[in-house]
Amino acid sequence: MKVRACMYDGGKLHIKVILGWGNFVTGVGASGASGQIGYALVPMVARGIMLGADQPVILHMLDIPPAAEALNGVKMKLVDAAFPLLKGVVATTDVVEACTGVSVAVMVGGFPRKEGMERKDVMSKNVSIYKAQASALEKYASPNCKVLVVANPANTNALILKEFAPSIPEKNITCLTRLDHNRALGQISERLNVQVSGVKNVIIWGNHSFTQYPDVTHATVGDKPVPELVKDDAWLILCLQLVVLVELKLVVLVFVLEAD
Ligand SMILES: NC(=O)c1ccc[n+]([C@@H]2O[C@H](COP(=O)([O-])OP(=O)(O)OC[C@H]3O[C@@H](n4cnc5c(N)ncnc54)[C@H](O)[C@@H]3O)[C@@H](O)[C@H]2O)c1
Ligand SMILES: O=C(O)C[C@H](O)C(=O)O
Repeated sequence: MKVRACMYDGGKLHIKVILGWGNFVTGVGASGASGQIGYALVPMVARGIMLGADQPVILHMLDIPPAAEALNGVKMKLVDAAFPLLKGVVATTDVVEACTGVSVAVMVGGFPRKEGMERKDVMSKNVSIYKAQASALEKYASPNCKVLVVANPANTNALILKEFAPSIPEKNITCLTRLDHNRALGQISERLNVQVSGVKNVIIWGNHSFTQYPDVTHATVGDKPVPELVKDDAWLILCLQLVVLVELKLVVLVFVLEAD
């Protein structure tokens, strides 16, 4: 329980008490909600994993008309699950309806890259989507809306969003760019048979694209350097190149690693 506001008024003390921030229902917008990530994400939001176990939410799910039926299916699943924190579900293909009143927006909707494409190759398609969605957030979302961009190229889309939703504070807009770091941690933890949480100081230089350079020079497990523990420069090079080459989905390296 928290005291949110306190006011003295001619002998009476008015105290506004809230339980966490759970007295207020937060509108959470999720674009691309019937896609692979969206379908996994919305139940997590409804369960309180994103905003906390005392935060009721109304989910506003947006997708495009060809996905309307699938989106409605996602809504039915959410209703079936009877999440106690879920106070309402809007499933819509109308960007204005999706953005109206939301205080958190998770932007997953977009054109995913196909085999052989780089993330910048989907930029032209996703730029126009992001302009339209940013304008709707600018006009209809809560003025202090927090925005998380997932759709690629995530950092460029976040920049577009910032440009086209100028009244949303810049510090409220961010994007997911940790994936390559986590990927490298995962490869090293598998190789050394240690917990991911034990792998420290891996660095990813560059962008979430073909320009990235995973660097384990300073990486450690316990107090030991990773290169010393792996004792196999060829594996390190291949493994880290694999992280980079996921960019181009050149999975042929998987076979090289398995054959090694
Ligand atoms: N930043 C990261 O770490 C990261 C990680 C994985 C995937 N991604 C990106 O996330 C995005 C989604 O990936 P996915 O695997 O769920 O793809 P997906 O194709 O399964 O889902 C995308 C969804 O977006 C919808 N969509 C397309 N245009 C839309 C629009 N204008 N408005 C609203 N919805 C729209 C599609 O109908 C679909 O339901 C892709 O751009 C992918 O590259 C980012
Ligand atoms: O490959 C993609 O474009 C999706 C995501 O960014 C990834 O790296 O898996």
